[in-house]
Amino acid sequence: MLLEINNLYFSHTKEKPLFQNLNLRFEAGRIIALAGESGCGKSTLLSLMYGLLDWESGEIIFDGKKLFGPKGNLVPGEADMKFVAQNFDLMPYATVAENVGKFISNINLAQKKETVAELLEVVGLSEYADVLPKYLSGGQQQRVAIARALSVLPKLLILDEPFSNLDFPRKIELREKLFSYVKQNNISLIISTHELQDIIPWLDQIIVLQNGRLIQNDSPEETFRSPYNAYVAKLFGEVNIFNEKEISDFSLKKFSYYPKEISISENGIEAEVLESRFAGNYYWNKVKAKDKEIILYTDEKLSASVNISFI
Ligand SMILES: Nc1ncnc2c1ncn2[C@@H]1O[C@H](COP(=O)(O)OP(=O)(O)OP(=O)(O)O)[C@@H](O)[C@H]1O
Repeated sequence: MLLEINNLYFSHTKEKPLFQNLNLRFEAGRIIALAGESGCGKSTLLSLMYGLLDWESGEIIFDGKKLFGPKGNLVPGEADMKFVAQNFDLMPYATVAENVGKFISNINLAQKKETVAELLEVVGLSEYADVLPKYLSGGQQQRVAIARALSVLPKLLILDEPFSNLDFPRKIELREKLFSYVKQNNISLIISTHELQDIIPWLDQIIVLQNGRLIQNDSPEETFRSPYNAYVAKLFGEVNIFNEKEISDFSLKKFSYYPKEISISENGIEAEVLESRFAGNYYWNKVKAKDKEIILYTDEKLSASVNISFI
């Protein structure tokens, strides 16, 4: 086991306990998302794993070694573990390339140059090698910090919301290069995120926190198909949630249906079309059936009334 969290108790303030008896296991060689809405405790948990905070009781074991917070270990982190938080801690007077090469030995300078160039390529910053960090955007600075963390080939890399500062095309580019790089180099990756949609294809495991509680720990497919509750279902994007009465009225098999899981079919339930809007790859529709407003995506624009069925 790469990382184990056993019976962990932690709170920032006495009035508001955050983790109460948290237990988690992380296997090596996986890409794991730590997911949950803002404030659920993701950043705090990552900081605890990296030894930036002292916990009240319980234990964190990394690669067979018991870890300590700042009181027991003055220099946070382990040689084999790197953490890129939401503040990036770059050297302001060193170029992007010098920042990335900070932890790489100078014994073989040609090799070092090559590694830095490769890492800048992974994070899509090759053309910024000679620029100072202050001229970069927040998202670019974060990518410099990610490249620097990758340079030591840690056993475990922990990234706090690595995609939140990026526009969509850059997010698409970074996720593919970063995830392939960590897999090729056998680096285990834990990333915190408040939305899963764009990274699902690369994930091996999804851990969901709600108010400091672990509520689901499954494969992406299992989490998507059988979300523990509406909160988990919403992490995958737009979703229709049905209460008990509605489940019975519509004779449903589950409480949540994504818009793609509802289709137009002749034998379905009659529904009035309230809105039908062009949304790029699909039409976004709001229909009303048995007094319930339902969102579904279709290939064609809808009008008047339709019959819908739940897949
Ligand atoms: N230094 C602190 N002192 C007191 N409370 C804090 C502190 N840091 C975080 N909290 C509280 O602890 C809870 C968890 O915060 P945390 O930052 O871990 O959540 P998060 O899921 O990472 O959120 P985000 O996605 O917004 O970063 C929140 O209720 C937050 O207000």
